[in-house]
Amino acid sequence: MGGEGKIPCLDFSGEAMDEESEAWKALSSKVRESCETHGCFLVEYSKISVQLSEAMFMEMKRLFDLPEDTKKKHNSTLRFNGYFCSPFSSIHESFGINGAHHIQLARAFTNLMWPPHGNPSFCEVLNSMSSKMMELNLIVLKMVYESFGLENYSYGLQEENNTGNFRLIKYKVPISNDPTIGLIPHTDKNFLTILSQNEVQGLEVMSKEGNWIQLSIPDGCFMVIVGDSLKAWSNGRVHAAAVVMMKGQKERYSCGLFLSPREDLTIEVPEKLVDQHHPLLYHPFTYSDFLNFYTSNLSEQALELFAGV
Ligand SMILES: O=C(O)CCC(=O)C(=O)O
Ligand SMILES: [Fe+2]
Repeated sequence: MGGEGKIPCLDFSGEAMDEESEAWKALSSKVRESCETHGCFLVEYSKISVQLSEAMFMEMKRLFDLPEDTKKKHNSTLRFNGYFCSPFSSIHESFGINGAHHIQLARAFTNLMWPPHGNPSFCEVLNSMSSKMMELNLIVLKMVYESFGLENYSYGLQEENNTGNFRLIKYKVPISNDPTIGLIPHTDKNFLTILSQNEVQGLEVMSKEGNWIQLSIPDGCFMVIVGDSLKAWSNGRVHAAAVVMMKGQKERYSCGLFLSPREDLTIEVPEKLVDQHHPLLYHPFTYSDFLNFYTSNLSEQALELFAGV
């Protein structure tokens, strides 16, 4: 199964969650090392309980079982905020919800899906899961900054400079010989993504050497994936891992919090990360221009083509 064991699983609990502690510093170094070597890692995070995860996947099933016309009501002009059936895969459908970590936005979504009174239990689970995943994303990002010697650095950490897009995904069981895969190979374009899945595996990640590694994510663990925006910010020090989801024999549900720069935020390499051994690799760009470029050419070399020096 080539290399799976090499993707580290880091424990985000106890003393290591105290920003002043040595354990925090030690964990930050491991985070950086994993981001540099693999572009991803697994996390144990006790603040998201098994009960919450189980409730999330149970509620998700109810959501995807709603009539197509109801699901389609969740649409908007905001990027990634809507109900999507992938043009690349007949077994993939998803909801993207911006700001579900804010209770009023979680409620607006559930009121739309379950009119007129909403769905309080779904709303609570959605809001709680996205808030905790948002919190974990911000911890990881802070650790990455600190591990590069940028203490008190707040870029993209403040609410007004980022967007939390919570994504709920269902992969149906393919009809017999359906050749489709679940999700095409891609790197995420945002800063960081944190994913959780039901017990069904299928996710593969590309190693830096270019080999696909089948992941076996233990129950209760979360997957952290570095996106192109963080790779660009870091002057290519961290790696953005490509993932692919193959078709499976069982229905798979996953959900994730995509921590993204605000669309007009400029992604620019800090001076500290440029020196004689690390020449500047990327010109500054806005996240919005990068996404426009990516959606118009869909190349997996988008970052290099768009912003490469
Ligand atoms: O289904 C998953 O676990 C991965 C989803 C993913 O990579 C994405 O939506 O960008
Ligand atoms: Fe992804």
